[in-house]
Amino acid sequence: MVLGKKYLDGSGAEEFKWMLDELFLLNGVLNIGDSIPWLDWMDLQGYIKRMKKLGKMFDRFLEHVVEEHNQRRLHEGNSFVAKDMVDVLLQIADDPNLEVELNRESVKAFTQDLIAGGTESSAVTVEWAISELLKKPEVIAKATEELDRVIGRNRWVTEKDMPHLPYVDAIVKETMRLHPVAPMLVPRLSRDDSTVAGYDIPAGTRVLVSVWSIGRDPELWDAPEEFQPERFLGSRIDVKGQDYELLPFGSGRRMCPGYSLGLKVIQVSLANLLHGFEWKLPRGVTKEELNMEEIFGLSTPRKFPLQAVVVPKLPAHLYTEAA
Ligand code: HEM
Repeated sequence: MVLGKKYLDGSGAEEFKWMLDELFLLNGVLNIGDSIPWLDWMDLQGYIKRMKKLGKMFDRFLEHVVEEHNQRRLHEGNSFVAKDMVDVLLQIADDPNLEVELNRESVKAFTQDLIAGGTESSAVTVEWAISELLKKPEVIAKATEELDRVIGRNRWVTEKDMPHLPYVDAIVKETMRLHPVAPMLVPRLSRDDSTVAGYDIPAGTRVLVSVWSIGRDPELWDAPEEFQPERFLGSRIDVKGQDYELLPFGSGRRMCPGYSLGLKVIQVSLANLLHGFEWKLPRGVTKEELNMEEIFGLSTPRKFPLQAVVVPKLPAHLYTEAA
């Protein structure tokens, strides 16, 4: 959707995955020099050096992307039709009457935002969902019952089916409660002096909202550490930024602009992974042994990638058609 084609295969894809992981990690770390400015020049943790290296790598990739897109526009002249987000951004950048100018750097920055926001987030959430389910076979059984009843075993799940799959929807919400992709949201700066829950917050304070802690707060949730999708069945709580107990996409003006797309991608991918395959842990690993440690950065992926065994359970032709 963003770039219009697959830019990276093989080792390039590995490197790109590394770049995204590094981007998320470095965006979430606490850099000592930010809090104690006179120590900044020493770059004690080495984060600034890593960020500069990463910035150069991303820029090389994005320059290549923008260049290719510009070439197509030049080549196709008046018959050019925008096919992807980079095309659209470059077209907008051409407009001389924009209130806020969009230059090449901004196009590259937006593109990086869209790639980062649109890939890691959904993948991390689906990986956590499957991890939680592998620890709770009874939840997989309930989801399977719902999918068999509503979809049947002769087709894949589509976006239109989602309103009829409340249990799968509850699994997604429960996963986002325990494993919000952005545990501290994006930092805010308070505009005015204010008081929140008895704490004075002067104007200009950098404010972090820990949705990770809110999602596990025993005052808000019964058995907060337990993975229980049932808590969302018949509940009014949603992920759209209105219910402050559950804010996986943030809230307000800077809420995730991709939430509707991201939510659909997660719901439909998870539903199909559960519908199309039986899921098991590798031989010799018990559900109690499955490691659930997370890396705490701008996002919270699994510390150790999930390893699982899948067995297809739908008619064989559906898999070849899907491919
Ligand atoms: C699937 C799951 C996704 C999750 C859980 C997620 C989560 C978030 C969160 C928590 C924020 C910060 C909101 C705040 O601080 O209030 C955010 C911002 C953002 N997201 Fe997402 N996101 C997802 C998908 C996407 C997709 C698909 C895109 C784009 C295609 C996207 C693009 C962005 C952008 C550009 C921002 C920055 C917005 C700003 O600062 O104004 N996200 N996202």
